[in-house]
Amino acid sequence: MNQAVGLVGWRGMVGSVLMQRMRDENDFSLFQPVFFSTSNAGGPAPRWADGAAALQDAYDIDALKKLPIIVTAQGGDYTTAVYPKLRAAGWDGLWIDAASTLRMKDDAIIVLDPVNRPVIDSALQRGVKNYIGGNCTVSCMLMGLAGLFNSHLVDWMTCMTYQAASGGGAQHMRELLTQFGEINGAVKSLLDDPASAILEIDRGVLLKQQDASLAHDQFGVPLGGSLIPWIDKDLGNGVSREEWKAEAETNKILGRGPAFGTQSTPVDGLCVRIGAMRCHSQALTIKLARDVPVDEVADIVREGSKWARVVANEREATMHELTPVAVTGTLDIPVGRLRKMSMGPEYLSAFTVGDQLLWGAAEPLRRMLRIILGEL
Ligand SMILES: NC(=O)C1=CN([C@@H]2O[C@H](COP(=O)(O)OP(=O)(O)OC[C@H]3O[C@@H](n4cnc5c(N)ncnc54)[C@H](OP(=O)(O)O)[C@@H]3O)[C@@H](O)[C@H]2O)C=CC1
Ligand SMILES: N[C@@H](CC(=O)OP(=O)(O)O)C(=O)O
Repeated sequence: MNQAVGLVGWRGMVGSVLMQRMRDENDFSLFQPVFFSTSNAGGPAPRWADGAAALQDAYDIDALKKLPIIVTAQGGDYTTAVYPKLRAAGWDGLWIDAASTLRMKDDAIIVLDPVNRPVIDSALQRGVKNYIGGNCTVSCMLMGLAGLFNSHLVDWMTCMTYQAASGGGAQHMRELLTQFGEINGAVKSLLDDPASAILEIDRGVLLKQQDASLAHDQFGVPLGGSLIPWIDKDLGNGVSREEWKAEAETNKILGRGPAFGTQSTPVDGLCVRIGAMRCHSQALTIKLARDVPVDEVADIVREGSKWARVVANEREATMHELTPVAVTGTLDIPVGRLRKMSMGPEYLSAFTVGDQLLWGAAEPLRRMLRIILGEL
C-alpha cells in the first residue's frame, strides 16, 4: 500500500489550489491521503477523495504522530500551535508547510525545486525534516529570474512589487470586489449618463472611498481605486516584513549568505498592495555582474526554468502577455520589459508576473511531496 500522508488546510484558499493541482497531476495515486480538520473532525472527507476516511482532528497530536509526512496549508497560527507539540511528542516525520512560521529556522529548507533542487537534495541527505514554501513574491520572482541568479549574474537587485489582494487571503479578495462594487454604485447614474462631467464622477468616487461606511475590515483602508504601499508587519526600522523577506528568503532559497559561508546578494525594494486579484507583479532593477547583451540575458532567463517565458519588450506583447489577467491560473512566469537602463550597460530593468497561489504557494509544496516520494 502507498505511504500515508496527512493533509491539513486542504479546504482553505491555498489548500484548494493545492488539492486541484494534485488532482490535475494525479498525485493522489502516489500516496494514501489522511484528511484533517480544525473545525469538523468526524465529518466526511472531500467528495472527490474516493474511499478516504472521515476527517481527523488536526489538533490531535496522537493522530498526527502516526503520519510519516504531513502537508499543511492551514496557516501560521496552526503551525505555531501544533508543530512544537508534535516534535516534543517525538514525531520524526517530514513537515511540508505553506506558512512562514518555520521558514527562516536553521532546521528548515525553503522549497522551490526548479531553482534550488541541489539545496533540497542535500538537505534530504542530511536528514532535514522541515520543508517550507517560500514567500509568494520571492518564489514568483525567482521562478522568473532563476537563470540570472544561478549564473551569478546578479550583483544586487531592487524589486518594487504590485501585490494582489489574494496575498491577504480569501476575505481580502472579497473585500476588494465589494469596494469596487460600492464605488461603482455610488456613481452609477452619472456613469450611465454620457453627458455627465468626469470631474463630478471623480468627486463621487472619492467621497465613497473616504466614506467610513465603505467595506474596509480586511485592508483597513480603501484598496479599490487606490493602493497600499505597506504589506505585513512594521519592523520598526522603516522596513516592512514583506520587504525584509525579499533578501532573507532569496538568499536562503539559493543557499547563499553567511550561513552557507558565502556573501548574500542584496535584494531590496518596496512592497505595494494593488487591486489585482491573485497575481503578484514586480518591477526589477538588476545590477548585473558584467555587461551582458539583452538578447543573451533573454536566453539565460528562458533557460533558467521551464516556466520562465520571455516577453518581447514591445507594447503589444507587453499589454497582452505581461499582466495578471494573462497569467492568472497558469504556471507561466513571464519576464518582460528587459532593457538596459540609462544608468549604464550593467543596469537591467525587468518586469515579471506570477500567480501567487500557484508558484507562490501550492506548487512548490506538491512538488516537494513528489520529491520525497521519489517521483520527481
Ligand atoms: N493567501 C496567500 O496568498 C498565501 C498564504 N500562504 C499561507 O497559507 C496558509 C493558508 O492561507 P489561506 O489558504 O489563504 O487561508 P484560508 O483562510 O483560506 O484557509 C485556512 C483554513 O481556514 C478554515 N476555514 C474556515 N472557514 C473556511 C471557509 N469558509 N472556506 C475554507 N476554509 C475555511 C479551513 O480550516 P478547517 O478546514 O480546518 O476548518 C482552512 O484550511 C497561511 O499560512 C498563509 O500564510 C502562503 C502563501 C500565500
Ligand atoms: N504576505 C503575502 C502573502 C503571504 O502569505 O506571504 P507569507 O507566506 O510570506 O506570509 C502577501 O500579502 O502578498
